[in-house]
Amino acid sequence: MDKIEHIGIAVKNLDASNELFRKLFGAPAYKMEEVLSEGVTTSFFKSGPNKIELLAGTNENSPITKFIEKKGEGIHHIAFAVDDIVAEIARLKSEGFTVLNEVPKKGADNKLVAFLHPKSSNGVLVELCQEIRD
Ligand SMILES: CC[C@@H](C(=O)O)C(=O)SCCNC(=O)CCNC(=O)[C@H](O)C(C)(C)COP(=O)(O)OP(=O)(O)OC[C@H]1O[C@@H](n2cnc3c(N)ncnc32)[C@H](O)[C@@H]1OP(=O)(O)O
Ligand SMILES: [Co+2]
Repeated sequence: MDKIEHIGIAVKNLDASNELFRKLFGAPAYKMEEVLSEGVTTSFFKSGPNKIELLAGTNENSPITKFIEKKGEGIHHIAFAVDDIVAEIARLKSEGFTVLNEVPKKGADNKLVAFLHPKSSNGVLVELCQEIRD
């Protein structure tokens, strides 16, 4: 696993949080994207070399809606950049982690993504991200 690719933060109201984080970072979101398969709308901010992903749920079954119901707003996941997501999924499975989707799926910002169940990683939802190459 390489560097942290982004930190995902669950929010109730994306417009209100976009404004809050604009004030925090002194610059607006550089991108917004809906990911239908995850039931989320997202926005992305830069903080120096780091990337913050805000996520709001778009339906009641969305992982974000369910997370906020249980735990409230806040840090939802940490995403790590990987070179070869298929190899990394196999490696982490063999190390005993529970991989939530063994077939990588399309995430936001031109990435293939996979998740590890937080119960297998000390309560932290881990996302693996591989840049989609043309
Ligand atoms: C925008 C696309 C992409 C990107 O490109 O960056 C994204 O980031 S998408 C982000 C949203 N998508 C996901 O989170 C997909 C992976 N998540 C899941 O599959 C599920 O959320 C889950 C982790 C399997 C939990 O689902 P489920 O079991 O249906 O929900 P429960 O509410 O019953 O939770 C069970 C258990 O797990 C705890 N939990 C849930 N989410 C988290 C979390 N983010 N961090 C830590 N713990 C989490 C939850 O509190 C429950 O615990 P207990 O109450 O102790 O049982
Ligand atoms: Co993410």
